[in-house]
Amino acid sequence: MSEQFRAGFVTFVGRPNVGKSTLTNALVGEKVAITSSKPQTTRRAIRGIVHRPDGQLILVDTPGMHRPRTLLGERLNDVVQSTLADVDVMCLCVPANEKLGPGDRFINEQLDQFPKAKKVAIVTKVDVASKSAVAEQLLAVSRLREWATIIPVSALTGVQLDILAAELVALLPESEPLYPRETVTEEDLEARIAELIREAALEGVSDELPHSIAITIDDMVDRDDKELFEIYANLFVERDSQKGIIIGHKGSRLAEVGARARAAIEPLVGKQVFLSLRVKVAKDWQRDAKQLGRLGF
Ligand SMILES: Nc1nc2c(ncn2[C@@H]2O[C@H](COP(=O)(O)OP(=O)(O)OP(=O)(O)O)[C@@H](O)[C@H]2O)c(=O)[nH]1
Repeated sequence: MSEQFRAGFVTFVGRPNVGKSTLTNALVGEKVAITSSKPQTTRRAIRGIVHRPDGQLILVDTPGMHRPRTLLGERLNDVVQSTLADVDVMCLCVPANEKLGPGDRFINEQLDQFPKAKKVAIVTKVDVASKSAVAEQLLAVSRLREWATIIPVSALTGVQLDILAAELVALLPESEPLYPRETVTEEDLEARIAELIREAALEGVSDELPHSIAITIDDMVDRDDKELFEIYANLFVERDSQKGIIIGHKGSRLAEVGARARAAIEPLVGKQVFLSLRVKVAKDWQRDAKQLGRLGF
């Protein structure tokens, strides 16, 4: 009776403050939810991956969708369209303790633009509403459209989270796991980011300085106050001449390296990346044991 494994992309939409982030974190079970491999498909912000025996939920971000005010009167732009075009399940989150309003209806209507995605309604924060208020909200939500399912949850107390995950998996297509199973630690993330910066730096010049580059990360800051992930990194070369190659005419090449590295790192951390990249010369670092230690080898 081996059930088929299912995997796919799920997104939570809804007004600000309805509990999307809290729900994501509660489902994923880790604050920083990151994957260790590059997404195979389009670049999109992955908020986290829920690994279950029966399937894999890849929670993706929905740029713009949760800011109805900036979108009112406009159509969703092309970027948002293409980001969301192949999402398998879209979940509209509405809190149990607030009446449905124009913001909720607006976002609900946006979902019409994605006819292929299955639509799920999630009534959040049931811990702060009475049973009858929850029932009333479920009824109100059911009138918005034909939902694949409607599920009341509390991310705070964990009520119904397992049922939500199971129901979402059931709505996904049969598929092999799309991402490796392992959970990713901060150290793994740092190593992965250093590697991506190295790849970006070597692109186009790998013949000239194949093994002469080392990357160290001084600091990584996941800003709570901004949608920004800050990375402070050093790029070590062995000789002054190599420093020139990396930096390029008036810094043009270094700017390209930074842009390439950021583009590669952003899907990994699911946020916009600020990258400070300082080029330094560590003379003959490959031959110097003390230097090697400092460079993390
Ligand atoms: N009581 C209760 N509070 C919750 C629950 N989920 C989220 N909250 C609270 O609701 C507030 C908003 O939660 P977020 O997860 O940041 O909401 P969001 O929808 O991601 O908000 P934006 O990032 O602004 O779009 C926070 O203060 C949470 O602690 C819940 O299940 N129960």
